[in-house]
Amino acid sequence: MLKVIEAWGVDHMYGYPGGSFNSTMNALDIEKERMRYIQIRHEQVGALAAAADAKLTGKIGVTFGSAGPGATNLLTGLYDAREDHAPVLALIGQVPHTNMNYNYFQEFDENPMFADVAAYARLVMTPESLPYIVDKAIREAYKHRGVAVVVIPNDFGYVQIPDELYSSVSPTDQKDRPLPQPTDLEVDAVLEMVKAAKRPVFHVGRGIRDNGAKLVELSKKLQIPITVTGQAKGLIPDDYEGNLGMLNRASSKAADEIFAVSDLVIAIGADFPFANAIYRTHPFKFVQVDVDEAQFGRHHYLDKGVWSDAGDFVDKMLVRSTDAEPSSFFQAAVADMQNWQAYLDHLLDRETSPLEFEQIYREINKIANDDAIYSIDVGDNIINSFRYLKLTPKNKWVISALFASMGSGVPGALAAQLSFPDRQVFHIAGDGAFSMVMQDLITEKKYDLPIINIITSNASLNFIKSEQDDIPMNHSGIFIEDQDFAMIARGMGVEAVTVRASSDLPAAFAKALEVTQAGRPFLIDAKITDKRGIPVEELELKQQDGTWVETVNPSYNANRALTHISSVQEFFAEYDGGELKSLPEIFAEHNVPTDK
Ligand SMILES: CC(=O)OP(=O)(O)O
Repeated sequence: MLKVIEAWGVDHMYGYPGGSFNSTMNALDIEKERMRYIQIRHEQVGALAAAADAKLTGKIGVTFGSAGPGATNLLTGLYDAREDHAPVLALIGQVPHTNMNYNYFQEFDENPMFADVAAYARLVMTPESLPYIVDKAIREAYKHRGVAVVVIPNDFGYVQIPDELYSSVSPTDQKDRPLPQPTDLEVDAVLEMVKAAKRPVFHVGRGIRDNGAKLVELSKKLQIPITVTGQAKGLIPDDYEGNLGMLNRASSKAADEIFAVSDLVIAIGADFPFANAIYRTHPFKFVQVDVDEAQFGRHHYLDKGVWSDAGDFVDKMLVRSTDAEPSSFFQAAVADMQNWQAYLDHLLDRETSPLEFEQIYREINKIANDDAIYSIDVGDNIINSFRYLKLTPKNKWVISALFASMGSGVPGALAAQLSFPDRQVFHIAGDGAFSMVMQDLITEKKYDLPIINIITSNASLNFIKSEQDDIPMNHSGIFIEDQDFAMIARGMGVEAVTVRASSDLPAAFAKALEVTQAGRPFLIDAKITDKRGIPVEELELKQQDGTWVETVNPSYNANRALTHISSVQEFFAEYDGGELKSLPEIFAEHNVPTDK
């Protein structure tokens, strides 16, 4: 079985031993020169790390757990893999087959539990079939870009079977999966819709893969601004003027505003989890380009569906289109983004004591190598990283995007550093998320993984606090005890500092560089305030008497006893955004026609 897994190019797997997995532990010891066993301290971390391996490399990640709790602990990570379409193989221990179905210690019928999360889940019935079943499981995980589970009765791992390498080579292994192609007719129809539109916008997902440069060319050629889903962050260079960034809560002001006034949205390879809330409330025409024919119509009713690979669609659009006239709408979108970027830069440039979160990003951007990898845990750090991390297609980053599992940051960083040992790895997590997996800081130490861990610690589940503010309701259950994470790290043998003011950051990051360049992990416990970043999703744009009017969502005021916000200018000022301009102002400056 291990030789089959090795033949698929896997060189490490994550897990924690248990009695029912000892035969495979024995095999791992025999194979230790070729297969590195990474001893994590909780199976959830192993499963999340395997998922992160797959997200970062495109290759299958492998994890294991023993029978009973070892198996159930894997589930969160396996769901994370399924939701983010990451191929993962989970090996599950089972009691010896002679004890199965007797309610033996730690025994339970494991397959039903995995039936939902796994595209393929099998109990091995004979020792001889084990290599084949594992090979088949890997094929199924790749085919479905999901989870495959193989349950192995412990005694089978001690049986001698013929010592012949199970052949993993098949005609499909070296080929890319054929992808659906757009037709000339489909592309011409989309180009007609673009011509008829006044305010077209691209919404692009990770389906664009490495075709970001081509999309930039198309955006310039057709004068269409680009908005992206979270997972496409970095695939289009952040410094392209027409890249407005993300929609919704994690968004830039420009992306939310421009999307809100669009009359044609062309979604390309975009699996947008908030579509039902965000898309459906806007009355635009909608083109969806997707490789998955089952996704059409999920986001919005379709004016045009194009079953196609994203890159091939962009290629054909480039070939069959002519240059559009310079567009005042496009220029206004660019100006809106520049105004937003200037606001972010202004916040980055301040010095703060007590520390606020922006200055941490300023320091990261300063010391990060241009091919650094980021593992970002769930919470405010996702919004802040999307807004403040400067990324290019050379960088890599990993999050628990759709399952949004708190505690994915440490496992993501382990995966990043193990899969890319020569690259700089940052791990950014809130205190709530980190404390769910912090035992595995010791795994960074055990394997000398030089990860820069940054814990943004404010004794608050701040992402949820903002949600409670917006509902509105009293704060409930969101304040957590402050902890001395630097001391905890030192207790695990990881060097660490605590930072309380922005003036402490340069020295802390210099120390982080010194320690990690010497091959050891480092932790910065950054005690930040519970300040909220500007919630631009509270802005609303409406057509009124032939012009655009921008207001703040009335429910924004509901939880405020004293400071009622009555205008967008007051709203901007509340977040130190005195220089921010409303979209109607920017439209006026660029003479954007206001008619529908
Ligand atoms: C989930 C959550 O609220 O995390 P954070 O405090 O890091 O925003």
